[in-house]
Amino acid sequence: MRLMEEIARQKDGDRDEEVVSIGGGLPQHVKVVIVGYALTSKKIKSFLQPKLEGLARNKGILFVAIDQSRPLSDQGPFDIVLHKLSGREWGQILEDYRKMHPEVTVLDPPDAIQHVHNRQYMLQDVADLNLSDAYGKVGVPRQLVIKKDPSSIPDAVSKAGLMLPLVAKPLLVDGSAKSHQHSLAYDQYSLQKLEPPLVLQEFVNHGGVLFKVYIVGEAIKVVRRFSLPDVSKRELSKNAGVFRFPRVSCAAASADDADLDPCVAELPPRPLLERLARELRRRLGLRLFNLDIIREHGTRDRFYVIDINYFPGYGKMPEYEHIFTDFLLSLGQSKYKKRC
Ligand SMILES: O=P(O)(O)O[C@@H]1[C@@H](OP(=O)(O)O)[C@H](OP(=O)(O)O)[C@H](O)[C@H](OP(=O)(O)O)[C@H]1OP(=O)(O)O
Ligand SMILES: Nc1ncnc2c1ncn2[C@@H]1O[C@H](COP(=O)(O)OP(=O)(O)O)[C@@H](O)[C@H]1O
Ligand SMILES: [Mg+2]
Ligand SMILES: [Mg+2]
Repeated sequence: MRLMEEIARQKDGDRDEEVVSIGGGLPQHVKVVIVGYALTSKKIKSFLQPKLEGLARNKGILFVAIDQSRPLSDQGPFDIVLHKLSGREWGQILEDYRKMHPEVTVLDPPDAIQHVHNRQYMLQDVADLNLSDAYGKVGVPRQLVIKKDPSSIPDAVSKAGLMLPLVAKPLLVDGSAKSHQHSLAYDQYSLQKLEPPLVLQEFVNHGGVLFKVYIVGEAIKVVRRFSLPDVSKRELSKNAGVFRFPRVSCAAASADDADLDPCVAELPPRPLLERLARELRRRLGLRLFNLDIIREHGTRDRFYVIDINYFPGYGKMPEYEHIFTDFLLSLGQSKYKKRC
């Protein structure tokens, strides 16, 4: 704590060549990057692990908890603000802070985050991008938004020409467990049992494996996770009803070491992901997010983005400590460059 206070005090003066003693070792000449964070206790536990904090300290990055009971401008000064908290009030506090402190990098802007918290808009940029090149094609499943009146759903579904089965997802992603409670609907009449507001999305067979594409600034990391199994035509014709399904693609369902059909397991081509990530970073205005991507079963290069998450569970991303600290440093450095 002393170290933080000392650095924060020094930040008022010229801090381009601060002398800090790290881990009790010899003083090193480093440019210290102060990262204020406002995260839930769950996120602090999964993200701010001792290994990350230790590595960060060695690279001259300090994480400082933001005290939500005090004005943000009275704290710091910060170089970077890292946040994931829900609520309009907090979003407004950050917006005001961003206006007053353009020199601080707020990761990420609240309005850009809000955009991916609504499944009606979340995938729009992927659809607009309509990415197709020699490495493959990336689209989004067809979907329909139902705001109210569940009795209107069967008609709305047939008018829109959506094919069964359908995945029903709560419209808003607000950090609650409820916003991840989805259902799989085998027949359109049972959809009346669902509670709007929701999104109905065509289920795409993908061999039971999905790819989590983590993005941290310019860096990309892909892992495999188990997902819902395919639904055959036979199964579809034999079953009716809507079935709730729990979170299938959590970390416990890592499929990286499983013995999988190579056609299903093969990661999406790197150049395709790089193009997709670059475009989405720009269009979404986000630097910290992940994409859930599936490959249509039976194809080699037909991909669908089904979900985008802001500041996901990076603690489960291999080598996240190095990737994240390098990213924070690069932000700090580009700021110094701008100043010179
Ligand atoms: O809890 P975790 O570590 O599984 O992380 C969740 C993410 O899991 P993932 O990293 O994709 O495996 C999770 O991703 P999915 O939606 O499950 O694909 C969300 O990002 C979730 O945040 P929120 O509830 O949508 O605000 C994330 O929850 P928070 O940690 O941000 O609360
Ligand atoms: N259109 C779809 N086709 C096939 N499977 C899907 C589709 N949408 C979602 N899923 C499955 O449901 C899971 C949860 O859906 P997702 O959109 O990722 O919501 P969440 O934000 O709760 O993670 C996915 O990880 C995947 O296993
Ligand atoms: Mg998901
Ligand atoms: Mg999600």
